[in-house]
Amino acid sequence: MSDSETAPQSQQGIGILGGSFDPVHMGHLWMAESALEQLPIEHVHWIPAATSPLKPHGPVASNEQRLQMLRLALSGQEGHVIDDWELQQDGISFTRLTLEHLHQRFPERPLYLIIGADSLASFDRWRDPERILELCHLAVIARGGQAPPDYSILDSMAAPDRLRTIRESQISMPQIEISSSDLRDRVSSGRSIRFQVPHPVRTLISQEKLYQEE
Ligand SMILES: Nc1ncnc2c1ncn2[C@@H]1O[C@H](COP(=O)(O)OP(=O)(O)OP(=O)(O)O)[C@@H](O)[C@H]1O
Ligand SMILES: O=C(O)c1ccc[n+]([C@@H]2O[C@H](COP(=O)([O-])O)[C@@H](O)[C@H]2O)c1
Repeated sequence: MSDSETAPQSQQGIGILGGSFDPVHMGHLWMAESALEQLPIEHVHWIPAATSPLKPHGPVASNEQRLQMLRLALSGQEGHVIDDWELQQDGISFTRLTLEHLHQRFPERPLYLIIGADSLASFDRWRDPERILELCHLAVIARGGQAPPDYSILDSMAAPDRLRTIRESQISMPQIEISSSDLRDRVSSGRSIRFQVPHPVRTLISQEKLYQEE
């Protein structure tokens, strides 16, 4: 059973934070908490991808290790739910399929897809972006070290009123320049990742000797 099956039911919105989480870091945690605070949602569903479509080489850590890091980061934190649906499907994780699944499961509840500015910048390369915009509200977060969100990429994909709502749904948060790829580099070159990931996640990375090879 996925952790999300224990989530209470209501008509409130559901936030969706998909990612490789290889590893989960403080940037992810701040974005999910900011979304919970600013969007009309009851939970954030954290959905680790089996293989993200634009990262076909796949994650470095195993599915079980990435799930375990999420559990260590989120254990006991109200409002944050881990949903392993994409891991159970395996293969390439297309967000449209995940949203169709959540829409079937929670037909009355608005879905809010939470993404960073770098994900918005690649949105025209996602599969079925127009359908994604029909299935959910998009909520974008600026990202440290990246250009500010450029919504013009969506111009041909949805009606102007829909695009206006997406711009207005931008989540504000102090920009955090942490990325999983930089953390993997840091581990492989013996530098510190302290305070950039939750302490138990850092312990697991060290115990399992994760990310030590380039
Ligand atoms: N520091 C951050 N600030 C804002 N958004 C972020 C941040 N880190 C990740 N995100 C967003 O979280 C989502 C999942 O990110 P992902 O798990 O791929 O982590 P990542 O740090 O981008 O990984 P990598 O460096 O390996 O590409 C994406 O939409 C990404 O834009
Ligand atoms: O559906 C797509 O085509 C698609 C393309 C790129 C990324 N995504 C999703 O966006 C989330 C973040 O992806 P990434 O590559 O930054 O780890 C993750 O849930 C991916 O499955 C989805």
